[in-house]
Amino acid sequence: MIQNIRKVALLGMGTVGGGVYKIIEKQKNELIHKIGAELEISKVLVRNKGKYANLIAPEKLTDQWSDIIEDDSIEIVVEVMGGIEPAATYIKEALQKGKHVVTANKDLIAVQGHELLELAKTNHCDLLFEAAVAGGIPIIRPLNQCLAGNEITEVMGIINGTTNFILTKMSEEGMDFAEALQLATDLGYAEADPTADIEGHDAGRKLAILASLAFNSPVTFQNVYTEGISKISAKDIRYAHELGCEIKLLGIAKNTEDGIEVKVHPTMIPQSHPLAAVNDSYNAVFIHGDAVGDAMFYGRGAGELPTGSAVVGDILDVARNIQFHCTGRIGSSCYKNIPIKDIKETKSSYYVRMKLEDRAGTLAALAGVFGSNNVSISMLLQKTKDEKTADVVIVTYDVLEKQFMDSIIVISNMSMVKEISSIIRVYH
Ligand SMILES: NC(=O)C1=CN([C@@H]2O[C@H](COP(=O)(O)OP(=O)(O)OC[C@H]3O[C@@H](n4cnc5c(N)ncnc54)[C@H](OP(=O)(O)O)[C@@H]3O)[C@@H](O)[C@H]2O)C=CC1
Ligand SMILES: N[C@@H](CC=O)C(=O)O
Ligand code: NA
Repeated sequence: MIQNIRKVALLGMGTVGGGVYKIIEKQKNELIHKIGAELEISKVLVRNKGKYANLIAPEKLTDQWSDIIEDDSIEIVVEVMGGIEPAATYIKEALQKGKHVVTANKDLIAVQGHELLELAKTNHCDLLFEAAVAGGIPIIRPLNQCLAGNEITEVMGIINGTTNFILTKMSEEGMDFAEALQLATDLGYAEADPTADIEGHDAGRKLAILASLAFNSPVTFQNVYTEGISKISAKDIRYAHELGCEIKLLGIAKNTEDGIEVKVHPTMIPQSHPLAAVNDSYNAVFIHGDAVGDAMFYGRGAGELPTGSAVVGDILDVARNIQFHCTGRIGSSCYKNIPIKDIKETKSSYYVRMKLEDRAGTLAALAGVFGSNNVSISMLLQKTKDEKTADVVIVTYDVLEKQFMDSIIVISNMSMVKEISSIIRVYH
């Protein structure tokens, strides 16, 4: 007779919820050996029950939160609905009633994570969110546990599968942006509103979570500079290849002696760098710690089963903690309060593509403006476009954002400059 049955409520049965359901069903006979108990999904909360009638037994399916919060036999609530509300309210009520929570909701954790973790600890509950960052890749547990003995100074990588998929299709197959986005959406990678992916906001939320855990200091989504990929053109991808680079949407967090830098933006990466080969929905996260040195985590950052894998891993962790009476061990690890640097105070190398009047003195005038702002040019490419104008690409050495942008303001007002077509930071 099975003595231990851990009852789970699943909030949401979409891409991720469906993956969780499939994995638990498939692992049914293994779980008793893995966690010393049986796992039962006893309730599934959705908005539109009709949509799931042929997927979930009617007695499990509900559109009423009260069916879950008032059921004391349910010990673990798995939130995979998305959005801030009602997810935040449901999670708080669950924790206050002593129910443990697993979530994939980076929108919520990126703005209320510290408060929710403190609430979980007060109620001796687990609040786990491995799936919230980099999907199926274990990165939260390594930061919270495996690498806790390190002073981590940098976390950077590709942490959005949708945009990585789009850039890969554009770069390798010449696919246009809209077609690649539609494909990513059909594959279940994109957020409910794909603008979050495209404009870098999803990666920004994940980077805020990573930076908070890595540097033990609160970083919220509002602190992160975000720039998306909607302005990246096929021409930029072509010029990047000529420069021996790939264009990727990178999240970069650094703990420097004068504060934390957190920024998400399209980046030109040398094709020799491991991140240049991270394609499709794959993610990769680099960590630098004083003891471990460089470590890289790689895997699928989005999708039904890869994300479901991370959620189920958390559920099994909670089930073990319940079994061995050690829940609520890990609250918020943000015991510092490090200042966040403004993007203007950060340094980068810049690729800038301009359309110029093709006449004598133009390049000298440009070089003069950069020189007067101490912006040193490392490379210049000129592609004649027609008899009057030319495409000119300039790559700078590392320089303060403020110095570079001051130059761009002057250049954009010069008569021989017809257009500043794109600016992309370059990672060395
Ligand atoms: N897709 C991915 O690859 C990844 C997603 N995530 C995160 O996982 C979460 C879920 O994403 P995903 O599965 O793609 O989203 P989907 O849109 O595919 O699914 C959302 C599910 O939640 C249900 N739902 C939404 N709002 C409510 C509500 N107010 N009450 C009850 N049910 C509700 C929906 O029900 P109905 O259909 O009836 O409206 C649907 O079943 C999000 O936080 C997302 O950011 C994290 C990592 C990867
Ligand atoms: N939309 C997200 C889903 C996983 O977090 C992404 O594309 O990475
Ligand atoms: Na993860």
